[in-house]
Amino acid sequence: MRLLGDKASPDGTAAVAGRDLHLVIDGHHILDSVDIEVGRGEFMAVIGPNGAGKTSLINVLSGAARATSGTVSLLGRDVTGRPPHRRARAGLGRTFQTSNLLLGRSVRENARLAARARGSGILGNAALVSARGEAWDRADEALALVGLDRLAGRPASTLSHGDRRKLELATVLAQGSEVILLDEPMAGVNIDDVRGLVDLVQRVHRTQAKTIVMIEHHMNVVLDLADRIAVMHHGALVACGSPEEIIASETVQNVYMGEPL
Ligand SMILES: Nc1ncnc2c1ncn2[C@@H]1O[C@H](COP(=O)(O)OP(=O)(O)OP(=O)(O)O)[C@@H](O)[C@H]1O
Repeated sequence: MRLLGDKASPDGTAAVAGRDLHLVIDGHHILDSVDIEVGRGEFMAVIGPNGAGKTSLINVLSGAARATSGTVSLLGRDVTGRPPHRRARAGLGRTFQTSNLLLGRSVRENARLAARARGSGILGNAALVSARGEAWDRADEALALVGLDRLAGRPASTLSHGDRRKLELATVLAQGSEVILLDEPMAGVNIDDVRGLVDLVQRVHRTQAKTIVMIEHHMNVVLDLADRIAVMHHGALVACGSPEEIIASETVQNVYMGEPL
């Protein structure tokens, strides 16, 4: 199994990496010795059958779940013991399978709150005003990038499902995250809107120089976007390689038991 991406940075530090990750809950091995390393600027898709452990892996990488053992590093720093908000400050953003938008707040407020969440420690008044201005600029830029600037004043609750997914992406961009974990960003999106969302994620990856790790069930989406694909099964990472390698892999065919990928 190949672990290191061609796009690992010249100094050898990965954007995000998990080493020998185990997650055991009530005696169940949810993650079983997972090694994963995503190079800077790389687009990694994580696939696998329902219950394979994909979200659990993202949870451990983002800090939402604490690994039973193993380590997590982010942009060259060990963040294993750090809670999610400190990993966010260190440059890691994520979206959730179930939206965590503040539906009663406007589109703009959602982006601005996310932009300020990254925080800058203890600041004086002048620095606070300047930091707030920068955060608001980042929020406006993120909304423009995902095409929601014209809807900025509307309550998030009035957005279509596809636009809510775009706003979730904008909140992560507004945080200025270098590494973005996306948990099924196309889930529940109308088939007509999927193409636009795929194009948007691709644009974000290419123009913003982000590292993206994306859980996704739609194989056509994965093949369109991913530099590499990691395949999970029963809590283990059973294959990792280029789309061509994964499609040709007998191990992967066995995981899906003959179902078309
Ligand atoms: N907090 C928890 N307590 C107990 N079991 C859990 C917990 N979190 C996850 N699991 C179990 O771990 C396994 C992996 O779950 P996980 O959500 O990571 O899988 P997944 O690959 O993301 O699945 P899906 O594609 O259906 O979202 C499942 O059997 C799930 O029931």
